[in-house]
Order: sequence, then structure tokens, then C-alpha cells
Amino acid sequence: MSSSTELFDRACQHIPGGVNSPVRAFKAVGGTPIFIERSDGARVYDCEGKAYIDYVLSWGPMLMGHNHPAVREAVIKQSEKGLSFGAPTELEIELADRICAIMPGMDMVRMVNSGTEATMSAIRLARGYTGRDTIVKFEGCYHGHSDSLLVKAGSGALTMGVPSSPGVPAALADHTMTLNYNDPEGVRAAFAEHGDSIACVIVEPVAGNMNCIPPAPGFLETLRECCDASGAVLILDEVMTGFRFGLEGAQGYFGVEADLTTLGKVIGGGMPVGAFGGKREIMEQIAPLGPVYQAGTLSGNPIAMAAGLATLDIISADGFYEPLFARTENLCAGLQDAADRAGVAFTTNHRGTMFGGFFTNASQIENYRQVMACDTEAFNRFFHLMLEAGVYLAPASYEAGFMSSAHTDADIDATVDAARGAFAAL
Ligand SMILES: Cc1ncc(COP(=O)(O)O)c(C=O)c1O
Ligand SMILES: NCC(=O)CCC(=O)O
Repeated sequence: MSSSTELFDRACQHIPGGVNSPVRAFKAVGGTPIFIERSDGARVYDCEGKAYIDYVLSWGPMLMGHNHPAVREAVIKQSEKGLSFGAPTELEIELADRICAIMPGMDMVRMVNSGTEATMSAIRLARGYTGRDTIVKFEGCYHGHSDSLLVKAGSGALTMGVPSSPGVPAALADHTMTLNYNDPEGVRAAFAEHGDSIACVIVEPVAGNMNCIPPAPGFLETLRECCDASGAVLILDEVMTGFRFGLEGAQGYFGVEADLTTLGKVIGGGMPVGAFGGKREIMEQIAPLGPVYQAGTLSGNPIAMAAGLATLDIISADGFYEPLFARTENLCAGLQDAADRAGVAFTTNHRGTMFGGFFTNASQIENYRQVMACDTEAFNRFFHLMLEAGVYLAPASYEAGFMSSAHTDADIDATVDAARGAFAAL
């Protein structure tokens, strides 16, 4: 049996930084990443057999916990018929029909293989549809790693200190306008000056890539109004929030409808899937119906579609979401209480099944500037103390945490107990 340290040393020989995605590398928190051997329910097990209560959940997808039997069975059954055909299947129709029936304002949807592909394609479509070049995003929001969107980005880009990545041509970045999250006045001012050249606004309806920042009342509504008034396309990036706030995503939760929606994570049930969809008039611009090109060898992969359908079956059951919302709230209340008792300056945010903790004296955290002012050193120590106690949090303070239906009240209690010890030892 190899230890994580041994595996990490080996990984670093032929994999840059030892990881296939930077956020996994523990760069911010220090130490070596734990190598996972298997997962089940609310837990992941490392290569030495140690169990962790997992709030990373593969960075969001595992809304029903790990290795859900129904999803596993669907994958096994479908794989017996072949792994990929590069030709249409009935499964794609079923998943598209169901997503369109569920998601507000979605008339048509195209499957892709990742959230990055979904947002990249949605941006191209918005530009093609409007004939405009400028896109508006918000500082600290992450929409995957396509060139136009790696400008003042969140998540790993922020953690590694390169929110605007080298390698993105300045000429392209010039077309990305970055505004402040939760600043409706800033949005109105930008539209007043540049409205005619803005192709789209892309936003995380609850930001989960600069820790967890819910939208302030009126923020999403302002985006909707400004897009309507100027003819820009509103893209709600629900790659993270999709199916985490109820079946209708953040759009149903907050009552604001997008022109285009991007999905990923949960909709693949753990398989590599993304999707973008929206109004028929816009989606009809996509090839082969229209001139905006977009394609994919493995898009609509039958195994991934089967996993997505099995996931939708389960999360569509009456009463699926309420216990998750309650547990998310209870976890945050427990963490707050533990911090208060230990005299640690700390506050939490949560909505739906997403949450975040902040080491700060501020009572409310609602924008990027406040997130950046938090005590990252305290978070890093807290992270390692929790890991030691068997709780796996995202290894960076700029990431949201996630709840699954596999987490029990006992898991929440155990997490809060671990946090009591961690806060006391900080
Ligand atoms: C809001 C959001 N959009 C897009 C992406 C990109 O998705 P992926 O990592 O599947 O490419 C992510 C996460 O990575 C995300 O959180
Ligand atoms: N918040 C981070 C992500 O959602 C993406 C994970 C990754 O880039 O590996």
C-alpha cells in the first residue's frame, strides 16, 4: 500500500504538479494531496484506507453522494451495449427532453463534455447571435478555462495567483469586461456606456468559486433588466448551481430567467458532461441548424447520458431537497457556534446545498473584496486540522462546500465536533 506522499512523488514525475487539475494540488493549504482509492455515500477513502466525510463531492457533481447504486447500475447496464458511437441515441433525446421540461426558459439544449465547453460554446453563440464582441463577467467568478473567461477569474486561477492567465492574448482579453459581483450600480453604468457592444453577461447566480457568495437582492434582476434593454444575452452559468437549489436550479430559486443556461457537474452524475441551452431563437443559431459552429466527438456519450438520467430520476422525487437544505443550514449553524465558543472570528454563507466559511471579523461577506480580506492562513490551518480529524474540505479558501443527500445528521454532528477541536487548536 502506497501512501499519498509516495503517490504524489510518483505523480509529479510525469504529471505537471502531480495533478490533472490545479485545485487538487493543495498548493494554497500546503502539504500533499490525499490520493483517493474509493468513495461511498458521504465519504471518500484515501489510498491508506482512511475515511473522510467529504464536502468537496468531486467539486460539486455528487449531489446524491458517491457511488450511488442507481447511477452505478445505469452506467454498468449501458456500458454493456458499447461505450461510444459518435451517432445519435435515444438516451440523448430523453435527457434533453427532461432538462428542457425542468429548466426555466430552456427550449433546446446541446450536450458537451465539461462545464468549460458549455460556457465557451454559450459565449460563442451569444456573440454569433448578437453580432457583438464584448462579454461581461464578474471578478472572482470562474466559468472554466477558455481564453475569454480566464480574466480576473476565481477558483484555482485565484488560488494560484493568476486570475488572468498568461497565454490569453491581450486582444482577446480586451473583449472581456470584468465588473464587481453584487454591484448593480456598476452594471448599470457599464451598460449605459457600452450597452450597444455587449454580446452577453455571464454570471454564477450564486458565486461558488470565490468561496460562497449568494447574490444580493436585486443583483440578478438588474442583470436581466440591463440585458433586456440592450439586447444582450444573459447567460446564467449553472454548472455549479444547477440542480443544487431544487430542480430548476438557481433560476427557479431566485426567480430570474436566463436566455442561455450552462450546466455541468450534477447533470453527469459523476461522468464528464456539460450542457448549454436556452431560447429556441438563440439555440437555432448553432450548427447544423445555424452558422455558429460547435461540436464534440464524445458529446452526448451514452454512458454519461445514462448516468444523468438516473440522477434526474432520483433528484426528481418529492421531498428530495428539503433535508439537504436543512442539513446545509444546520452545518453552518454548528460551525458558527463552534467558532463563537472558541472565540474565533468566523462567519458563514449558505444557500441551497452550497456553503462557505470565512475567517473574518465582518458579519456578512458579499463581494470579492471582502473575500480577499479574509484570513487565509487561519483557513489553511483549519483545513489541515479538519483533514486530520477526517473531514475533507476543499483545499483552498476560495471554494464553496457542497452537501449531498448521503450526508446524515450524524455526519453533520461529527463534522461540527471536528470543527470544535479545530477552532480550539487554531
Ligand atoms: C460555475 C462554473 N462554471 C464552469 C466551470 C467549468 O467546469 P469544468 O471544470 O467541468 O470544465 C466550473 C467548474 O469548474 C464552475 O464552477
Ligand atoms: N471550484 C472549482 C471547480 O469547480 C472546478 C474544479 C477543477 O477545476 O478541478
